[in-house]
Amino acid sequence: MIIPIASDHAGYKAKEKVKKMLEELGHMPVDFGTHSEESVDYPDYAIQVTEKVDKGEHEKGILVCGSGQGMCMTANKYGNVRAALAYDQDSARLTRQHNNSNILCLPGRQLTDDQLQQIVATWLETEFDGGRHERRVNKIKDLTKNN
Ligand SMILES: O=C(CO)[C@H](O)[C@H](O)[C@H](O)COP(=O)(O)O
Repeated sequence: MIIPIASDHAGYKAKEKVKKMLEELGHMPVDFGTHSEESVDYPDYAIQVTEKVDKGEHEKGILVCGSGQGMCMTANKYGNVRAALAYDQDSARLTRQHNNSNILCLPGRQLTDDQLQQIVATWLETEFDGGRHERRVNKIKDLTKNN
């Protein structure tokens, strides 16, 4: 799968590691920056990945910042996006099974390499459960139409 990925300065190091992990898992990361630890503003990088997923150009994307929170808030401004902060294997699994998340937001400053690996692999390999969860996800989507 082609997977757009971006970070701010605080997520840069983790992003570089995640890119390698994606390649090892057989995916093709497309890097939208940032390309160093020089301070930047996370929304400028979040939107580049989010627009691709929102328009349906790519099924899934990954965003990394210091805490993962700012990337997540930015991405969730887009109507077709369900961005989720994952901080361990369970949160990564559940947000695919129950929320059908299509953007993974990672707290780059808070995770070890092993945790990053587990979260990314789990999020990519876990399918949406559908059923009652589909009804709930559709209710989130309806909010974008009505507000
Ligand atoms: O976590 C973040 C936003 O949710 C960012 O990555 C930054 O780390 C955070 O805002 C702190 O920014 P700083 O300029 O590196 O102090």
